[in-house]
Amino acid sequence: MNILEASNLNKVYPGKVSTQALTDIHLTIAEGEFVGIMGPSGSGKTTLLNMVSTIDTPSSGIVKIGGNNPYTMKRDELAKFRRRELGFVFQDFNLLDTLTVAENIVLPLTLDGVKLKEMDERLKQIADRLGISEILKSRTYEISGGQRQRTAIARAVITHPSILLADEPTGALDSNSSRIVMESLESLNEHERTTIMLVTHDPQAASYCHRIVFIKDGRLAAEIHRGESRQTFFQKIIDTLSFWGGNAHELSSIRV
Ligand SMILES: Nc1ncnc2c1ncn2[C@@H]1O[C@H](COP(=O)(O)OP(=O)(O)OP(=O)(O)O)[C@@H](O)[C@H]1O
Repeated sequence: MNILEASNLNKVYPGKVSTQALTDIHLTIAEGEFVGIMGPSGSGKTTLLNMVSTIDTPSSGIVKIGGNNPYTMKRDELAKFRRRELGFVFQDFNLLDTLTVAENIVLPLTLDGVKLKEMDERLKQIADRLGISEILKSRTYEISGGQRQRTAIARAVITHPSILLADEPTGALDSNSSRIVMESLESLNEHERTTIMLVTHDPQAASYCHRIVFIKDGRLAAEIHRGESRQTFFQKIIDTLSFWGGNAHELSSIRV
């Protein structure tokens, strides 16, 4: 089953000089897939993520998540849909400093009126999976960047969303913390079948994905799939990215 279906997606930012940020994007993500989006600065990655996350509206085209078109929903319905079906992770964690790690993680469940016992069960399960059980009582300023990001990931998935949307989740982390965060996402994908869409500049982080879609000038330009070895995939990502520094015609010679 496809969790995400985006078809004929176009986005034009109006202005004195209008910008065509996305052109005729077709992208599907199946249930349980872990998909990376890469491309040069300004290529349209965030715009695409914003269309999928319903933060911004496409100029034309259709986005369906779990078969539902969020752009036809009324405001209240859309707010509920986003809270239940979409999980968000950002570069800068967005945690509340006045709350403990545990309180941050269960926050979306308190908004939905979930019973205390079920909240505790879900909290324990997700904290175990992400390796943060020992820090549940800590405040967010007492823990490391990698632990903060894992807390943010736990909060994003505790509602069991249809898709987890991650925008540069390792952008503020050192390489060791990045690795731990990516291993956590990989573990969620493998063991909980969490569907993930990850926007990243970082080839090392991207190498944890199953498939990477490259965008250039607002168009889908290439797609590569991971085989058995993450190291080989990493090299394939570097090779693909290295073409992007050259002229557009060089892209046509990428065989992936
Ligand atoms: N709100 C906006 N108004 C006008 N133009 C915009 C807006 N947001 C993005 N753009 C333009 O749309 C294009 C795509 O931008 P976008 O932020 O999606 O790229 P990106 O690939 O995410 O870049 P980066 O890697 O630097 O974050 C760029 O030309 C950008 O200048």
